[in-house]
Amino acid sequence: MTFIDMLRAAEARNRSMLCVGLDPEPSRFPGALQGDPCKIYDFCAAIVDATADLAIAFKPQIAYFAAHRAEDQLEKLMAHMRANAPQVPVILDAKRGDIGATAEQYAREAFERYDADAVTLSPFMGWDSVQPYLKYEGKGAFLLCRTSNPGGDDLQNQRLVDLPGQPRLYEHVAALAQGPWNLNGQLGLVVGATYPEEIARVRQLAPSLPLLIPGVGAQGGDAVATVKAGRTKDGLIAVNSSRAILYASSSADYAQAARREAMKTRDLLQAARG
Ligand SMILES: O=C(O)c1cc(=O)[nH]c(=O)n1[C@@H]1O[C@H](COP(=O)(O)O)[C@@H](O)[C@H]1O
Repeated sequence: MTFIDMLRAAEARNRSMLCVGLDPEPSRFPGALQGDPCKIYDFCAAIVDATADLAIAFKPQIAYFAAHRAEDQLEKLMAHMRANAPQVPVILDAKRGDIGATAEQYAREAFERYDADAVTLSPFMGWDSVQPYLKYEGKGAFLLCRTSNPGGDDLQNQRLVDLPGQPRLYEHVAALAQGPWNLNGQLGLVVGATYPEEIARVRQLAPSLPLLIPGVGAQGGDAVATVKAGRTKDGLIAVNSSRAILYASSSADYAQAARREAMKTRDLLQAARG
């Protein structure tokens, strides 16, 4: 089963377009876990168990593990997700981007060490920096396109005056990913929920690519506008929320509170489909 098949199956099974983001920050952990980086696995595994029937995908952010020397806990968490939520694909959020030889090592890290189903990539270094990931049959790769942060404007919104029609940089990335770069049919794009108009534009340029859409919840993105702009008959979306779910409660009931928040967001997204 390819990554995109897995996404489609998880969307149908869990009736969900919600991607649960796993960005564990020990200082925000509840009760007895508070401040303890050794509890990253325990915290995340409880969130996974509480939301596995509500999610189209999980998205662990690698920096939150690496910063605490907790890569071993990320490996354990990946194995936990495989064993306990095999129906939910895992997107490793690593935002890698480097020359081909180094990208081969990053691809190996994502797909062999961590056994992720997909990875996030920066396309800034061009085609040869993306290609090594495509050699892994069936694995997905989401290219940053129009990111959720205000500074995304600085480069992504600039026009490329040497190209016909003078597209903006993010439009060019979308066209490349839909067309010549998509050799294995497993590319997707990252577009922020904070910019629904740009989601609609990306959809025009990339009608069939899956979109990873972070920015609802803590960043205040518009969930309803996101679905209306991004979900089409052929185009899947995975709308990510991390902090709003993970830290819905700072007490011992955090996993139940995360479940309630995930269900609320899942239902809001589903209702917007009409
Ligand atoms: O690639 C990403 O996941 C990403 C792209 C983007 O444009 N904006 C963005 O916030 N993200 C990630 O999505 C998550 C958002 O977290 P919350 O704002 O807590 O929901 C973080 O892990 C970010 O690193």
